[in-house]
Amino acid sequence: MTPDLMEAGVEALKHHEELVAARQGSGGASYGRVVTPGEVDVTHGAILYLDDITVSFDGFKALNALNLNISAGEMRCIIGPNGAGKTTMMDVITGKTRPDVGKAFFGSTIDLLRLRENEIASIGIGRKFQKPTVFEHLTVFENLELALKADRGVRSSMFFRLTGEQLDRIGEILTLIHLRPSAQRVAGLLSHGQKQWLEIGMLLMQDPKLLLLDEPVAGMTDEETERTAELFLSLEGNHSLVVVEHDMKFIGELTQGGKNGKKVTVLHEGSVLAEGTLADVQANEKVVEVYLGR
Ligand SMILES: Nc1ncnc2c1ncn2[C@@H]1O[C@H](COP(=O)(O)OP(=O)(O)OP(=O)(O)O)[C@@H](O)[C@H]1O
Repeated sequence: MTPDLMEAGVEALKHHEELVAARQGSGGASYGRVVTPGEVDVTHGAILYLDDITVSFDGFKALNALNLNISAGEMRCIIGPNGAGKTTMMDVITGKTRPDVGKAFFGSTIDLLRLRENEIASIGIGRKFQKPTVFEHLTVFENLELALKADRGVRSSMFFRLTGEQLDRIGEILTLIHLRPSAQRVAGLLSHGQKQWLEIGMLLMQDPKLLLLDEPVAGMTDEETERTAELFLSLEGNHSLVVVEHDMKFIGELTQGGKNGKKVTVLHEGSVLAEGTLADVQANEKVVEVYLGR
């Protein structure tokens, strides 16, 4: 989460609530029911539904009739060659880029194409960009505290009552991201991998239902990469994760070698080229030709 998104979160949420209220008041049918922050309807099993999404840049189709379904609690790895459309797909989900055509739903009721970028961040979709964006001059603890305070306006009446719980939550996140011993360290002094974990921790403070992670282990040491895999595996189930990565060893760790039925999606030229277990896609000749064999 970037600082500007965090700061704009409260304002965006207010706007979103007004939007929902206005639509209900006018009998609008855009939402099937009241959508409260952090709540997403996954009764049909899907947390994310992209249907026939096309994005063109000057006639070039960065996404070409892309379909993608992610189940609640699922960890989905997305691979594909440079220019396949992975970043553009994340941009569509987070409202940064609008598709020419297609549908994008968060759960079964929230039409992402009707929401602004800040609103999407507020309703439970967290995005981690490749480069860490932590507050370098603040301590690890203060960074997490700040991420929590982005929520303060929303629950201002509850804030002080919940301070003890919030402190516990910060403690839990510190343990989860392996930074408890570094809580009072200035973030600028952390290693690259630790900064990535801190940013993931900041996202987790907002308890997102869906986490989009763009090349999270790029530049990490082997040990940091393994610990990141452990972290993601511990989040699976409570959160849905979409992980874009080129590091096949890491994908192997996340999918436990493809032996547990977890799906990997291969994007190529803006569409899904193949989808299946890691073993399936590694054995797919088309995938080997355009990506893995290179
Ligand atoms: N704003 C833009 N204007 C024009 N073309 C763009 C724009 N954004 C992306 N593209 C093009 O769309 C295609 C898909 O780009 P995208 O960044 O989504 O791919 P990617 O799979 O994320 O690649 P990488 O693995 O290199 O990050 C590329 O050919 C890229 O040059």
